[in-house]
Amino acid sequence: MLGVIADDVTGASDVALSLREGGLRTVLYFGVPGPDVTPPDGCGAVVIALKSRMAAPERAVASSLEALRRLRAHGARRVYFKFCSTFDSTADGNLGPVLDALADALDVPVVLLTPSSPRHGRTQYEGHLFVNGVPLAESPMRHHPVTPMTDSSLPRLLRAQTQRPVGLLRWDTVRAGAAAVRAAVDEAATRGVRYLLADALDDGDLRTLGSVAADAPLTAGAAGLAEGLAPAVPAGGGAAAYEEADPSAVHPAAVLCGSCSARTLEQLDALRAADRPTYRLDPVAEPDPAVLAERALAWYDALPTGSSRGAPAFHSSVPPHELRAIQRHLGAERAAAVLEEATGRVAAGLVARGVRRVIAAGGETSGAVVAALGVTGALVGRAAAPGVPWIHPTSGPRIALLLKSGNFGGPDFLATASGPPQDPSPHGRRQGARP
Ligand SMILES: Nc1ncnc2c1ncn2[C@@H]1O[C@H](COP(=O)(O)OP(=O)(O)OP(=O)(O)O)[C@@H](O)[C@H]1O
Ligand SMILES: O=C(O)[C@@H](O)C(=O)CO
Repeated sequence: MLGVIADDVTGASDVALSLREGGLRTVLYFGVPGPDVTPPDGCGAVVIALKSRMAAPERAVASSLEALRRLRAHGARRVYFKFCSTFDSTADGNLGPVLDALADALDVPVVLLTPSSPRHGRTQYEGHLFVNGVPLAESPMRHHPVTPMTDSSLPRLLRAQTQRPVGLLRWDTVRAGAAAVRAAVDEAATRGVRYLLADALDDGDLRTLGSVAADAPLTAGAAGLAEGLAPAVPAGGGAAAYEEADPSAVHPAAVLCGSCSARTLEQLDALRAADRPTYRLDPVAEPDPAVLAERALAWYDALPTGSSRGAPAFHSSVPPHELRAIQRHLGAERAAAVLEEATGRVAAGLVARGVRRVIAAGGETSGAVVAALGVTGALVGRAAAPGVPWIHPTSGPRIALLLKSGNFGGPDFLATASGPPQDPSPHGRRQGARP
């Protein structure tokens, strides 16, 4: 069995979809499951979603090691550490500290890793990360609220976070095939290189890397390398579709956005253009998360009966200049904490009012939503967009969930995923609610 530790919730659903599509029966846990929780029979992959990306490094390390112990107890002999395809982290961590801890615990001499995920437009070449062909530091990621990425060189980014030697596996070696990659990994081990960042431009490169990493106790990267690894994992019940009713037929729906990524802002614009009811969560106007959430829910309760404007959206997403002003006012951490708590409370309030399809945008935001809803485990359903599967909780409320990475989905994604237009009135809500 392949055990996966994901550093955020949307990343976990992204990698779970890749593994499912790679032919592995995959189960997803939010947080480290208790010792009494056993993965279903025939499971080829277990994904544990942590909320460690933005945590203090020591907390990120502790939760990753706890997840590792649980995966090992379930018989995982191969472990994959899933981080963001845009390498979201700061010079203080958490990628370096978590990788160090996992590699030390598993006593791994060389870890092969790459954020390359061509299906999401991420490629690594000469150690530089490109987002849709643009260097990372020139992409919208340079404006990220918590982990602004202002360097595109992966060796430099990783060296700032670890004392262990970092090496580069160049694309011509990857293209030369598995034997050349194996030789390069062996050679890196003799030179004492701990982390080998592998260039990869397409799925073929990732399959080559996956075939070499198949027996390694630890590999790391985004969803791309996990998918390259999946065919090389012998366990699992083969291609295992989770049969599901059409989640877009589940009503009523609501959208919760905390991502400030360029793509999410575009998706919100599309919701406004479609005249969907939208509510802004403003932490400066009201920094008490409980009051902020109460007001948002009062707005929802007051939506006019008989309106056919469709599912409402709650958001704190703002463009970079507004974000900077808010962060100057409240501090970046406090603003994020207020908004995450408020968004979680809104999610719980909506579900208590009968909402049965919840669409969340942003990894931290989605983490707050699943925690507030008490969802601890889930099956991975069909893809709503590349990297964004429908999630069917096996604990907590009976709802269909979409946890969208900030940058994922086309411009109409939120409108489509929360459509078709529905009656958001209390009357419509009662009619649509499932028991
Ligand atoms: N208006 C705002 N002011 C300050 N912080 C905000 C604001 N809106 C959102 N945030 C915070 O910014 C962070 C956005 O991170 P989140 O992981 O949710 O989105 P993302 O990074 O775009 O998504 P992903 O990690 O899936 O790529 C959250 O912590 C959120 O609370
Ligand atoms: O790799 C990605 O870009 C996503 O799965 C992610 O981690 C978003 O938070």
